[in-house]
Amino acid sequence: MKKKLQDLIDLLPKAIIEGNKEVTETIITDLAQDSRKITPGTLFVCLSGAKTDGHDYIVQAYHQGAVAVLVEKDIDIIPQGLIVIKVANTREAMMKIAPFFFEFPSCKLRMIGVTGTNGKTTTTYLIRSILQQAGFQVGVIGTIQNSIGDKIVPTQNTTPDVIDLQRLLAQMAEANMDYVVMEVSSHALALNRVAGCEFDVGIFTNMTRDHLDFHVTFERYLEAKTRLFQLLSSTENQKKGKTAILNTDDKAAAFILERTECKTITYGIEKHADLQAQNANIQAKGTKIDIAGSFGIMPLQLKITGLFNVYNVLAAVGAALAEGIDASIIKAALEKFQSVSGRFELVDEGQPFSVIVDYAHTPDGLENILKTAQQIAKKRIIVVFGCGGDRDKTKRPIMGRLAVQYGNVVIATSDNPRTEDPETILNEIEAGIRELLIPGKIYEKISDRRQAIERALHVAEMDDIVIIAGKGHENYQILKDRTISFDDKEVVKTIIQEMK
Ligand SMILES: CC(=O)N[C@H]1[C@@H](OP(=O)(O)OP(=O)(O)OC[C@H]2O[C@@H](n3ccc(=O)[nH]c3=O)[C@H](O)[C@@H]2O)O[C@H](CO)[C@@H](O)[C@@H]1O[C@H](C)C(=O)N[C@@H](C)C(=O)N[C@H](CCC(=O)O)C(=O)O
Ligand SMILES: Nc1ncnc2c1ncn2[C@@H]1O[C@H](COP(=O)(O)OP(=O)(O)OP(=O)(O)O)[C@@H](O)[C@H]1O
Ligand SMILES: N[C@H](CCC[C@H](N)C(=O)O)C(=O)O
Ligand SMILES: [Mg+2]
Repeated sequence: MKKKLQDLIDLLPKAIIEGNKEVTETIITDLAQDSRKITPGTLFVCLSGAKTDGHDYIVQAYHQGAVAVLVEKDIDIIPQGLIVIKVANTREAMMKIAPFFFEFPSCKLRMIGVTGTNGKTTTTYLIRSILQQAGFQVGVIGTIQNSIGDKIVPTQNTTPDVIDLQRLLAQMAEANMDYVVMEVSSHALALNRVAGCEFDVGIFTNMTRDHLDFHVTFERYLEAKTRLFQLLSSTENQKKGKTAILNTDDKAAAFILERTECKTITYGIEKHADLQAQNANIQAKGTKIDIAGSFGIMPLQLKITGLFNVYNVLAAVGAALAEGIDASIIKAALEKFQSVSGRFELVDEGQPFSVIVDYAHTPDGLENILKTAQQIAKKRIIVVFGCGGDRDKTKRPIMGRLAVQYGNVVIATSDNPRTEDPETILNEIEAGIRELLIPGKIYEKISDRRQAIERALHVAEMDDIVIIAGKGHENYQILKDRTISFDDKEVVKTIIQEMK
């Protein structure tokens, strides 16, 4: 991709040019907001971040080949030959130039965005499997990784920031993807990372407590999630046939519905909805349900389990119907669907008890998987879990209470402590555990996650279920001063082999 710098500046009417003013002949070959990702010919966008300031990296960017920088602050010393473009707000300027630079890739793709506290990753994978079954090429953007057909593109955030997102979408369009199924996190909506994305379908999964460290209040968290549906129905989004798919069993859906002006498909289990699951039968190795909709009744024998996954399946069916996919194709894809890495994933090394690794890192996620475990349990439930550091602290005691409410044995341990003291996090979890710790329940606190898992596996007896929650697919653990390799599933496998 190449653009004349002048064409980018023309999008920013109040921009002031400083330093080298020979803009007319300058060609920009890439955009970056991270000095570490600069290649010769790049326009470097300086963002004032929460941790550091992009303006501090101008010299580094220049040495790596940046030909121009976009700033919102005064620059004392301008490296020779560097073009400096000053605007009032670099983030807003970036939102205008990135979609233009990458030639509005979202307009060349059918875009399905999924937002909600839980279930985004699972829902995107379900939708991908249906679209692929229907013969489409599909790109996925989300927590575990991004993918362009079979090609894997590693990711840092669930939803990448504006420039990386537009570049990725352009690569997907270039690779002839028909669809992009994308997780849209509340951070992304609040920070407008999806500026310039024109969605065809927006999905709301659910809304429970999380990320209050970032959004501060539940209302602001809800407003962020609602933004996806405002973007979807906005007149600036010129796509035809846009649909919002909403879980109306969730209270927040009414708020979103009021602010959505396109076609909607509602789904749920409890309340009457356009798509309604009935007769759910939760089994250890799958779920049987009937889905009632405009097509009549679709009986499904799924390989994934848990009532929470029934919601994810309903959301995926809604998206597929909105895109005109035949009910028989939807059924075939869903019945084949195996699992998502680290989502209620069974680890079977031939041991006489079940081990499930799951990414539940919110109170609602934890309660859902523990309820599911209770529905399929023959004997005890052993829970190993922790809470991430530098993240919403209010969820810690709540998750402690839930673990001891549903679990027979609770082993509290570290998740990703990040910059926090692991013991402090554990004490906050323990406050909740102590509230419901009745005789007969066993509680231990082991901050080393490997030792905690080892303990759980040694305590487990025939037909018990061991749930290891919080880190799912993650293959690392973020400690104060370093990130180490750590994969719950691999750790389980190694320990069970050692035990044999
Ligand atoms: C709170 C938040 O979202 N922060 C994001 C934000 O960081 P920031 O504003 O603190 O940026 P900063 O680190 O201060 O840096 C400022 C600027 O200097 C630049 N820089 C920095 C260092 C350097 O050497 N050179 C350089 O140019 C940075 O690229 C940036 O442009 O901008 C960064 C660059 O785009 C993001 O990577 C970073 O996400 C961090 C890693 C993060 O952990 N975010 C989480 C909370 C998040 O976004 N999570 C959601 C999922 C949540 C969920 O639903 O589960 C997600 O979408 O991933
Ligand atoms: N529909 C749902 N409702 C409630 N809990 C769910 C639902 N789907 C999944 N979960 C729980 O939440 C965990 C995370 O699921 P998933 O990765 O699909 O959600 P996510 O929204 O992508 O999460 P993240 O915000 O971390 O990316 C699962 O491991 C499971 O414990
Ligand atoms: N996307 C979520 C993931 C949390 C996963 C958990 N393992 C943790 O580190 O807290 C976040 O960044 O808050
Ligand atoms: Mg996700």
